[in-house]
Amino acid sequence: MLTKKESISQVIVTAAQMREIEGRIFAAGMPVPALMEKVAGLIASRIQDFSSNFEQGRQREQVRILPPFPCVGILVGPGHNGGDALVVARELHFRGYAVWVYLPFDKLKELTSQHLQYAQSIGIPCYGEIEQLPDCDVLVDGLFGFGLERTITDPIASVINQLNEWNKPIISIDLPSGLHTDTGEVLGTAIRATYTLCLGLWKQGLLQDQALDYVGKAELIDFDIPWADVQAVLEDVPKVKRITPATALSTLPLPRPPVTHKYKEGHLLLICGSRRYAGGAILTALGARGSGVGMLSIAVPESLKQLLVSHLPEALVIGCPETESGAIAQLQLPEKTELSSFSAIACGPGLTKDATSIVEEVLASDRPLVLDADGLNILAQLGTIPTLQQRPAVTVLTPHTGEFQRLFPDVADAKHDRVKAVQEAATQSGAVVLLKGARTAIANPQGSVWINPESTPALARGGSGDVLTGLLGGLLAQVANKEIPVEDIVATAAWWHGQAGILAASERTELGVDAFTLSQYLLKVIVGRS
Ligand SMILES: NC(=O)C1=CN([C@@H]2O[C@H](COP(=O)(O)OP(=O)(O)OC[C@H]3O[C@@H](n4cnc5c(N)ncnc54)[C@H](O)[C@@H]3O)[C@@H](O)[C@H]2O)[C@@H](O)CC1
Ligand SMILES: Nc1ncnc2c1ncn2[C@@H]1O[C@H](COP(=O)(O)OP(=O)(O)O)[C@@H](O)[C@H]1O
Ligand SMILES: [K+]
Repeated sequence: MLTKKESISQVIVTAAQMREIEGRIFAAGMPVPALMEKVAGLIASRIQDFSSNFEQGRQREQVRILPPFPCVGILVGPGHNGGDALVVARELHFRGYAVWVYLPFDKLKELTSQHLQYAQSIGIPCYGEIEQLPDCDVLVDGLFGFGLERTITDPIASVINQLNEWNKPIISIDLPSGLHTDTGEVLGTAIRATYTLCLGLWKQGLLQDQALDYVGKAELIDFDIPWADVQAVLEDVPKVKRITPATALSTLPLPRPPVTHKYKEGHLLLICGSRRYAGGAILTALGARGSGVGMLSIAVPESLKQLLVSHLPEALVIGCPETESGAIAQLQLPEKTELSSFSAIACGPGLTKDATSIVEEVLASDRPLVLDADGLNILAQLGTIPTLQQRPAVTVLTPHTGEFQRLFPDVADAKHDRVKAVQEAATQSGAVVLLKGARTAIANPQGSVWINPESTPALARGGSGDVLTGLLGGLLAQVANKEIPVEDIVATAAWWHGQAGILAASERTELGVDAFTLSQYLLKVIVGRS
């Protein structure tokens, strides 16, 4: 059972949904100015944290990015994002900070206008020209929040570009001004934030790959939105959720029942590798090993058998007849073994496109199936995506953006709105689709989406994806008979993989996370946490 705080931290909303949720709070009697005071007070305190020394006993992570009592430049827009910024200016002023306001708009929303008037009355200097702003230690960006509705043009666009060039730390309120709240697209230009303090609920745009260069480090400022209002607004729409440690850890097949045996803990069949791509098979198998799966069988071309045995002595390695090019020509399973004897199948890494008949065979099986890499390329060539709907078991497709575009050429650009793209692909194919990227997104055919909110560019390295395929296959095999939604298992695999990358990078730098090393860090992620 998740706490309310954990539930809130999972929710991802669009601008329209956020507006509706806020609307309910105001309709219930919460005065708009009171909420602005509350929210901006929390932001001011957080900014104070950034410039104060570590205080013992504080629960929150302390991030010292500023000198004590820095000079703060506050960028104020015409709407309530600007209103928040003015309240922050006032609070920091009273707490002893030197504060300057830059406000390049004549027409302001009423509440914002009132806060401006008061800020001026207490002696906070307010300027309309960026050149008038003195040299500040930090900028607070309250130009636009989720109310930005059109492309930013000059003169504001030039000002934003200029501010970015100053290379000062920038703390954005709600989201970096200029980003589309839902897609994360840059609308003309955008503030490059060092830190984004997202208000109330996570905005979808902050979790889209194209926004990441602008978002910096992001955190949620929880201002006690009633859970009933969130539920009321999101009730009938497919949910878009952030994967959190609590949800990921809760789907792990732990603890094991005391009385069990290896086949009860899942039997995964991996089908991978070719003479040309031998390493991919090893990495996939190491990912599967990391999942803790009870029994691992690996079908590879005959010429790779010894290699695999030497790396994974615990696995049952099946050497298969091979084509002239060194791909698997035919699945030659041991006697009395059929595809239906396995709990799950993962197929694809390193196969080459010559293994077409193998992919056809696994697609015709009745087992949960993960297709990756060449498995996906062959599926795209076969043109049989529509038949996935008829498979008696779940199919999981794990494309990167290039494979995604080959598989789903008619789905709108996967670079533009990855959430929408992965939703459409899953609905169209009837498969669970995992779209790889900096913020991997997973959708089920009903349109529900999980986004992995943390990862590391250390994973942008050949072979990382193979480790994920093995890990995912192994997890699927272990929970095949349990009533856990498949997309939840897929999300757990993505989270686990990303966390292993983060942990490895923290100990070895972003250059030290080769795929083999990554596989060795899987276990460290869960030790002591589950
Ligand atoms: N009610 C409150 O006090 C609360 C305020 N919040 C803050 O309010 C923000 C949303 O406020 P608003 O709805 O007022 O929206 P914004 O402050 O994000 O911006 C809307 C204003 O910008 C103008 N605008 C939009 N696009 C423009 C463009 N391209 N060029 C020039 N002007 C443009 C609009 O005409 C409008 O005046 C949130 O992001 C958050 O910061 C909430 O987070 C918390 C509750
Ligand atoms: N910039 C990044 N930030 C976080 N994760 C990334 C980044 N780039 C790639 N990854 C992750 O690394 C993995 C790469 O997989 P893939 O593209 O299939 O590579 P390969 O086929 O070489 O194994 C995916 O899980 C992806 O999400
Ligand atoms: K902002």
